Amino acid sequence: MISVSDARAALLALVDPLASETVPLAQSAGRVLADPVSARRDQPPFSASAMDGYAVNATEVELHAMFKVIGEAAAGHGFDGKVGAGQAVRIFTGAPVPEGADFVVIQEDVDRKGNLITILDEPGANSNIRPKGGDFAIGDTVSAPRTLTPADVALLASMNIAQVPVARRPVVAVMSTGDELVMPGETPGPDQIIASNSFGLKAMCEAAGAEVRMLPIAQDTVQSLTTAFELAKGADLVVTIGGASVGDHDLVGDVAVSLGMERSFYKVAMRPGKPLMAGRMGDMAMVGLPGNPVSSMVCGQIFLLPMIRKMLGLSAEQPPLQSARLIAPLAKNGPREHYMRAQVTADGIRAFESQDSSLLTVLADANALLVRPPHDDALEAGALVQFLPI
Ligand SMILES: Nc1nc2c(c(=O)[nH]1)N[C@H]1C(S)=C(S)[C@@H](COP(=O)(O)OP(=O)(O)OC[C@H]3O[C@@H](n4cnc5c(N)ncnc54)[C@H](O)[C@@H]3O)O[C@H]1N2
Ligand code: MOO
Repeated sequence: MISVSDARAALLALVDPLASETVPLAQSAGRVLADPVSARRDQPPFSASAMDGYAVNATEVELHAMFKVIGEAAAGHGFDGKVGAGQAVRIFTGAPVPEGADFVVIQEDVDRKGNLITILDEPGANSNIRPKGGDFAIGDTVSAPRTLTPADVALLASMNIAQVPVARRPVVAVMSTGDELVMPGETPGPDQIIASNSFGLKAMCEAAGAEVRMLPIAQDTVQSLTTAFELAKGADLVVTIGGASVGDHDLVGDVAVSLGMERSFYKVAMRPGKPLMAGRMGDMAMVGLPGNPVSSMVCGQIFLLPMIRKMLGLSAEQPPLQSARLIAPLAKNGPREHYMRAQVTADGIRAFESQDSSLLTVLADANALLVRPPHDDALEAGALVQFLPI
């Protein structure tokens, strides 16, 4: 059995960053920017008014000063002429500030009679002008890699980037295995249950930026597993669920090896998740997850997500663990690193009473995995422990 950190390193060695592709801006949200992109223009491209009011020369601005309005500048329609002494141009938010003006008196501070305005309120020191290039200048870059947020997409649009270079989404083929499984919506036989792990893992991998192909459920036979592996071809990563342990019907490892899988490791000193296996199958990485629902989801979190991040060109480092104080004591830990389902609140952290790896209700209520090192001593309430938010 290898340690969790050795397993993670071995898994990361099975995948490489993928090539990039170009997508239309409108489809770029959530994708990983593959290369830095540079602004194609200044924003604003001209000195622009930040307010509705009157553009004048700043040296003439004082209480009771009067100006003659000689024209209008609106957003999209600037004023062609020049603002001279004693003159003002009616201006609206977003309009280019005309030549000769360097101050906008907001209209609330002005009394207008015909073409004459008088400043009646103290206009203050703010010129109400956004300088050319004040947001960004031509050539300014958005750094990569980064997962594009809605704000990033707006910024790229403003920079006039219509096509965006992004990392190709890793294709993950997910295969549930086991004669006991049927799909949600089907009618299970008396000895059957509903496949759940594949759906949880699909959601998890997609949220991390992967494209998931759900394979048909494979029966516990060499023939059925072989067919399912055939269907996985072309994926970057094939993930099997179940059939990983030592029972007579746990055939996944043997079938994968017979199909050419070069095994990287089998079994990790981790709870849940001990019977994890991994290797390479031709162009694909292969990860065999244990079937217990919580085991497969915890392994997905700890192992699949870093692999997906590496393929996307992102940092595959596990985010640093956080610390919290125990609300209730914990018994001594065994020889495996334990990822206990737990709930963190303002009062501290509490591990759930039952840590059975079949309990999806407990996982759904958890917002943290409390991480305990192998052989950790029993801990009193108040002890500081580490956790991973989920
Ligand atoms: N003698 C031993 N028995 C077991 C050991 C061991 O070391 N010695 N390890 C246990 C541990 S730990 C785990 S974890 C499980 C993992 O076994 P498998 O990967 O072979 O998983 P299965 O036996 O196929 O399934 C276990 C459990 O999970 C259910 N399952 C499987 N796939 C799905 C799915 N897609 N959706 C929902 N539920 C699923 C399955 O019905 C079983 O109940 O082995 C222990 N045994
Ligand atoms: O390691 Mo198993 O994954 O405890 O349930």
